[in-house]
Amino acid sequence: MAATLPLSPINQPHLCPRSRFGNNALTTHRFCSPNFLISSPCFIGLTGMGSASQLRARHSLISSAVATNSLLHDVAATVAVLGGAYALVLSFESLTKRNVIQQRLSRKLVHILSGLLFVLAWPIFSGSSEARYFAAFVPLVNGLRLVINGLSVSPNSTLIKSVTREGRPEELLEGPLFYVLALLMSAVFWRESPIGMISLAMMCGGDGIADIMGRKFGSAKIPYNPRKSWAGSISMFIFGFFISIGLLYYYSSLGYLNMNWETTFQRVAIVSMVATVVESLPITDQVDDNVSVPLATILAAYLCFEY
Ligand SMILES: Nc1ccn([C@@H]2O[C@H](COP(=O)(O)OP(=O)(O)OP(=O)(O)O)[C@@H](O)[C@H]2O)c(=O)n1
Ligand SMILES: C/C(=C\CO)CCC[C@H](C)CCC[C@H](C)CCCC(C)C
Repeated sequence: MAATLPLSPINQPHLCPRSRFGNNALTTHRFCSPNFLISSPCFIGLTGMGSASQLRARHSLISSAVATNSLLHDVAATVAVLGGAYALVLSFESLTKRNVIQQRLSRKLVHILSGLLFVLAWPIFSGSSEARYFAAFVPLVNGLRLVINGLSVSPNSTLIKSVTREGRPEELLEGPLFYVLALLMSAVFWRESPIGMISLAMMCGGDGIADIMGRKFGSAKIPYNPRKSWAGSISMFIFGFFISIGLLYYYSSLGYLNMNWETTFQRVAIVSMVATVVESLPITDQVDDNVSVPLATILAAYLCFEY
């Protein structure tokens, strides 16, 4: 597929046929690349650019230049985000080691910030259709890092200090590993769909805040699950909802999404409620929250925004 130039979508948008999300809940903007413009018949007619074979030669030259440009752009973006991930974990390990924050709070803040910073970083990747796979490479590498350290004899103490509950290496193969797999899955939905970003908003923002608020203010427990509280669940709904709306607005303002805001608020509220109810269920011993919350959110968001 011919790559498109990694141009800012703001000055290149043009409406495309109805998006696959059907009911105008959103219309995805496509971005014309110069590649597209020079091969259009009107451009050829206007400029009299020579014979068809000359034009084809020129077109393939420009296409390969555009593809190379996008490749270099995405490699640089991948390296930058990988560096950001490493720096984030290292920073919280330092804060924990110096007893600035407790290990449990460090884990929760890494849980909240990693995913949200990851989804906010997606616009630095190119406009090519392969860009999402470069972005997905970041959680993939971090997942391999978790597996290697979770299985290894001499695990990386930095990672363990900042992302485990009790400092056991095998903990890396539980919540944290499921977490990065959820990030990888969300990256595949990418910037043109609300589904992946809402999933991260609920898992990182909503579930993360639920833990902090629930531990602090969670005296009134949920009847069907005494390990969870009304304060935690209400916090998850509220923060998950507003972080989701914030991400949808962010990607709309950058031209990647064109949401029908009359219906989007209700749809996001429904999805947030579904995610919050699933998180409150007494199933944590069977299914990690980092599996149940993103999967429930993706299913609910697909149903709400698809039909
Ligand atoms: N709806 C919620 C969610 C969490 N909590 C509080 O936060 C703690 C941890 O919540 P949980 O989501 O189970 O976090 P874990 O996944 O166990 O913690 P971690 O992410 O560190 O693995 C719970 O024991 C509870 O005190 C709460 O009160 N209400
Ligand atoms: C403690 C965690 C989950 C348990 O509920 C989070 C683990 C986080 C990983 C160790 C690191 C993940 C990094 C992201 C894939 C990329 C973040 C990039 C961003 C720019 C910082």
